[in-house]
Amino acid sequence: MKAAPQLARSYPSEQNSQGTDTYETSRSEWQSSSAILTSKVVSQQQSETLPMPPVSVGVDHVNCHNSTARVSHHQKPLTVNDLSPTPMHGSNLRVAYQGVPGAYSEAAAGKAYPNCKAIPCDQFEVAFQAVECWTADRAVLPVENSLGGSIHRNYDLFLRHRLHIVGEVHLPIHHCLLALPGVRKELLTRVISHPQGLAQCERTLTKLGLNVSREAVDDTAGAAEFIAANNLHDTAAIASARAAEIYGLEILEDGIQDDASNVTRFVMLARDPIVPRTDRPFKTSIVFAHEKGTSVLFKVLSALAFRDISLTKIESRPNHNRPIRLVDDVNVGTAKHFEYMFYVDFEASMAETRAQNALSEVQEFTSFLRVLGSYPMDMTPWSPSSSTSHTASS
Ligand SMILES: O=C(O)C(=O)Cc1ccccc1
Repeated sequence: MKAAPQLARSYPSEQNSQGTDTYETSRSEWQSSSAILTSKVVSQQQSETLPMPPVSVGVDHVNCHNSTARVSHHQKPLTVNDLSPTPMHGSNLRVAYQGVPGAYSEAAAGKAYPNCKAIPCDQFEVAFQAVECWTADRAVLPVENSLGGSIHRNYDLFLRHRLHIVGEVHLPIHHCLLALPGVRKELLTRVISHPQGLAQCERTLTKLGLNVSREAVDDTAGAAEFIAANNLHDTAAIASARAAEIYGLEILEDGIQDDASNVTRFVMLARDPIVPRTDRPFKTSIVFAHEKGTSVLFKVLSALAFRDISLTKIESRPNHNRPIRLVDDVNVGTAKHFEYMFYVDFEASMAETRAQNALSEVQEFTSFLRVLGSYPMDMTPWSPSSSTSHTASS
């Protein structure tokens, strides 16, 4: 028998380094604060605290320290080359997200941290690295959508990095069809968006009678920016009304998601876990693998069910360390088993004995177990995206 895991003890007894991880829901105070940070500004900031030569920066950064600056659409998202450790100035949290201003992830960052400075990154990998090297304090990551389902490749990122989930936020998604001013729907040959944007509007696009190809790009607002930057008259983007405003596009159709109650769940990640509590609803996310054995998944889920712990989500992903297990049987041949990582979210805090006991038991059946985070559940009142005549369900 393996030693009981000391999962609860791995949490710090104090607040995390910024002491700011209380999940807030007030939206009104939040403003996007992502204008251009030039290499000169980066150098100045570094020379204020670091006795080393300024790090050279190849492209424009986004200003994550100037809360009064307006959004510029010439700014470039952070790339992997821009990741140099920068000191924290001021009390505002710097939140990295994938995409450009106007992306839903930026809105999620603002909902989760009303006073934050949102930092656009060109890839999720960069957003994670930005937190790891202190260029940002949090990363925000979409993991699932009520219509489009799980964003699978984002699950794989959890294991490639050592960040902790410190919160979740549910964001109603209201998609618009955007094009250059004066473009008529009938002339469109192409619609571009994030794969989730395309998936969430698939039926409505058909219903609108558009004769268009669908093309996936990295983020919804990036699609809008691309159309504006390249003056594309035959292409429309599926993105937010805010993206239309930022990139000077027109809204051809408003509310084109296939169902009005279209919601995306985002998680927030930090370098340190938060202290789990019991005075409000908490969720815990774990990931585990098992080598072989009978009914392992059933046993794991029973360990939760017997303690009245509700499961809110289960996802399986290929186990990249060992994608396939071959079992030779001299008489019959070779069985090929695909190996999985299971991601499970359940409604309990790691501060609760029942959750600690459940995970002690889970460790008995699994070859690998990691707690990704124990964090407050998003309990904000339900406010779905407003319905329009174009939603397929109407
Ligand atoms: O591309 C974006 O704007 C994102 O933040 C990802 C996304 C795409 C579609 C719905 C929700 C989130």
